[in-house]
Amino acid sequence: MKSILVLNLLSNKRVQSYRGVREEETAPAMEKIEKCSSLCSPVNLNELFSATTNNVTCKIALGRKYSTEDTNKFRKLLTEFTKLLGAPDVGDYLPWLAWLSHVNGLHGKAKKVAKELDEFLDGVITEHMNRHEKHVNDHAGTQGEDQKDFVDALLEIQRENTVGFPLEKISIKALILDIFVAGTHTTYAVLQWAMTELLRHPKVMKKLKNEVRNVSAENSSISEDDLDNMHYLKAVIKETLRLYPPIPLLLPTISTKDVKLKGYDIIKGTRVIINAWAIGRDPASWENPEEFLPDRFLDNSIDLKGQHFELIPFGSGRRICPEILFTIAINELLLANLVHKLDWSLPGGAKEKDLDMTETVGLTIHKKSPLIAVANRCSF
Ligand code: HEM
Repeated sequence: MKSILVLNLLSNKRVQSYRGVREEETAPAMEKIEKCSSLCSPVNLNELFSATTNNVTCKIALGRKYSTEDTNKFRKLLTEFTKLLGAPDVGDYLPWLAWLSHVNGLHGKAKKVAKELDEFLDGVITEHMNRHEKHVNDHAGTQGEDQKDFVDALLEIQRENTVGFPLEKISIKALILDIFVAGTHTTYAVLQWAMTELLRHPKVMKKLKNEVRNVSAENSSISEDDLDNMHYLKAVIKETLRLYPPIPLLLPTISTKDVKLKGYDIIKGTRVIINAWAIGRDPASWENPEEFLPDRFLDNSIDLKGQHFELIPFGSGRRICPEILFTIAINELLLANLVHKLDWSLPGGAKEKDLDMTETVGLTIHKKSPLIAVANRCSF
């Protein structure tokens, strides 16, 4: 299944080809902010980040954006779904207490969300099948690679049985959902925490603004070409991922054989949970681990590719996230554009220390209260 995803949606070539989508979707986000700024009204950055990352994923996976009403409904369902994925089901640990999830409402909620997501995904698949049929009936030949989105690619695999096993409709739905759950909430969590920490640390914000403005002083917006030279921006994103790995407990794995690890015996079949959050804050690896200090990444070679075990927000080894480049590109592009021509402050004269840092619970961790900030066009 992972190889289907990687080959059809997430290959390096494909990720490059999504550059246009990333830049296209950054523009309306910036227009929205400019509008709020001209009306002197604060911006709900949660809403903006969530909508933008969702729109990018919709375009690359489903081929188009949906109406605001449909998108909002889908985003709400995804939020519920990720909350449920991270909710502890006591029966997983104490099987004799599994009945508890029937009475505490967990199963009922899961069933309702699953049904609604299923209906939405059914609609998406039917729409793609109808479009393909029309294409064939119009004798327009096969769709070009660049016209195909992820769902088209999956339906083609299903029709032509190119993976050596039948790809059932239910698997196609699971793969589409996988992309949204894996990609949207994680990506927007990084943006949300990065902006929160920048607002709490004016000196870091200033240093980042100086870098972005120096690299691209002449242009009206930042393009992906500009990002290569923004080393401090990359450090800000790494530091955000160190303190706030969007999936703090990574994904559970099960050992396939008996292993001895640092003196511990892990027997075959043990469910292993890796706490990337605690690893990122371990005083044995990090100086002042609780502090937001992007400069720590300026002269070291620690990267995010799973080779440095003190920083593994994307996991490591065979199961590492296949989409590091894609997600970093969206994060860098949006963050750089946010500080390129705009100065940010908290509404109503609130101070940095007033920011509520409470976290949500769930598979991905977000800031519980929305991040609201005021943007002012800078005067240079
Ligand atoms: C900041 C953003 C992201 C973070 C922190 C993140 C993190 C992770 C982690 C921790 C895993 C599991 C690794 C393991 O088991 O050790 C994972 C897997 C995965 N991620 Fe990401 N991810 C992000 C963005 C994305 C995006 C944007 C996509 C796709 C559009 C994506 C697609 C996937 C997929 C398909 C897998 C499953 C791989 C498998 O089946 O083994 N991720 N990700």
